[in-house]
Amino acid sequence: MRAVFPEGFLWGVATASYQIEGADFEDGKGPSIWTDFSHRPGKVNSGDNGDVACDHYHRFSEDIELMKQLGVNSYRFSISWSRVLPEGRGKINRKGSDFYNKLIDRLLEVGIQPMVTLYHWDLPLELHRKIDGWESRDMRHYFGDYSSLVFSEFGDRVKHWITLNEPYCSSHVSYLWGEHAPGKRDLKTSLTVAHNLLLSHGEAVRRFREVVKDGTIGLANVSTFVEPATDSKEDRWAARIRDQFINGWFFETPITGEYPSELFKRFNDAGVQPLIEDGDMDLISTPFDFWGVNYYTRNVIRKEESSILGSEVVQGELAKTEMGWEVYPEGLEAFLYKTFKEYGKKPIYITENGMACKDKLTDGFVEDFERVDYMKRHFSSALSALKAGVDLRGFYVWSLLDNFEWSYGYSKRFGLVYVDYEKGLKRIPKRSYYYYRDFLERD
Ligand SMILES: OC[C@@H]1[C@@H](O)[C@H](O)[C@@H](O)c2[nH]c(CCc3ccccc3)c[n+]21
Repeated sequence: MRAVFPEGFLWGVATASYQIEGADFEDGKGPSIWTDFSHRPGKVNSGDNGDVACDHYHRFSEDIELMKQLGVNSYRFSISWSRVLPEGRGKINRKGSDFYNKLIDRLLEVGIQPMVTLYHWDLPLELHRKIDGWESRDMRHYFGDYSSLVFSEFGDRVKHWITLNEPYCSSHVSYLWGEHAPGKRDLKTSLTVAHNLLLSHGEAVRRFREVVKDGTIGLANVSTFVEPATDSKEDRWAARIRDQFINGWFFETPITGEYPSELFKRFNDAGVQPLIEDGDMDLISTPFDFWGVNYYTRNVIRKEESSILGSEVVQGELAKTEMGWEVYPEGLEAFLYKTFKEYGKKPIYITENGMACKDKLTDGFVEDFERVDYMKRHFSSALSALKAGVDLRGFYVWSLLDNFEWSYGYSKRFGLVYVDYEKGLKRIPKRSYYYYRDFLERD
C-alpha cells in the first residue's frame, strides 16, 4: 500500500528523550521534573523511573541499525533540555550536545531524516524550582534561549522541528489531573501553564526564523476525535465544548490568536481564565509551518453539568487497547480532515500513532497481531484522508521501542521492538516490526 502514498512521504518511528535515553545523571546532564517526579513514592507504577530506561544514550547505534533494517526514512525524537543545559539556562553541556550530534550524524549517514521535538515534557528541574517552571511567564524567554541554542547547534542538519509535544498534557495532565510531573491539581494554574506553553511555542518559532532559513517548524498536539454519546442537543453541545478543551485550545488558538470563545467564556465566568497581556496572542499566533497530529483514539462525551467542562467521558463500546483507549481508525481520517479544513490548511504529519498491547515473549518472539491490525487500519485511514485532499506529509509510529510510559512506568508496551527489561534490555523485533518493514519495502 506504501506505493499509493506521495513521493517523499516520511515514514518513521517516534520516541522521546526521558522515555528511552536513561543516563539521567551521566555526562553532566541535569535532573528534569520527571527525574524528581518518578522518584517520588506512588507517582509511577511499581516505582519505575527513567534513570536507565532503554539505555538508548549508550545503545543509540544499535537502535539506529534497527531503524535502518526497518526501512524508515525518518525518525522523530526529542532533545532533553537538561542534557544540553543542565540548569535550563546558561552554559551548554558539551557532552550532552555531543550525544545529539553523534545521533544526528549517524541517522543522516544511513539516510534517515531527523524530526526533532524541542520539548517532550522533561523540563529542567532547576527552572521548576527557581522560577516555578511553566507557571512563570518568563519561561518563554528561557525556552526561546534554549531553542536558539539547539537551532544553532543542530539546525544545519535537522530541517524538521517541533516546538512542543502535546501542550495539553504538559498543562492539564500535569497541573489539573496531576498524573504527570509536577503533579499539581488546579484548573486556573493549568490554564496559566497552557498559556505560557503557547507563548513559548510562539517565541521558539520566532527564534527559528532567525537561525534556520531552510527548515520547517510545527506544533504536535494531542489529537483525540471527540464524539457525542447521543444525538441529543445537550450531548452535542457537551462534545463541542470538550473538543475545544482537548483540541481547539491548542489547534485553534495558535492560528486565530484567540482562545475558543465558548469555552473561554465558561472559564472567564468561573474566574479561572489565563491572564492575557498585550502582545500575548500575537506571539502565540506566530505563523508556523505544519501540524503534528498525535492520534490514538476517540473520546465519547456526555453532558454532565457538575464539571466546569459540562461533560464527562463515557466508555465507548469498541475494542480497547491496554491503555483502555478504543481502537477507532475512522477517527483519524475525520480528525485529519477537520484539522486541515478548520486549522489553517497547513501540511500535517501524523507525529504519533500506535497502541499498547499485552505483549508476551513466547519462545523468544512476540506475535502482536493486534498491533499489526491497528497499524493496517490506521495506515488505510491516513490514505483515505490523503485521497480526500488532506496535505498529509508523513506518519510516525509510536514507538520504535517499548519504553517508559510515564505514570504507567514499564507496564505498558507500545514498541515495534520488545525490550526485555529482565535480560539486559535486549531488543527483540515483534511481528509488527516485520509487518512495517514489509510494508515499507513493498513498492
Ligand atoms: O501513551 C503513548 C504516548 C506517550 O508515550 C507519548 O510520550 C505521548 O506523546 C503520548 N500522547 C498520547 C495521547 C495521550 C492522550 C490520549 C487521550 C486523551 C489525552 C491524552 C499518547 N502518547
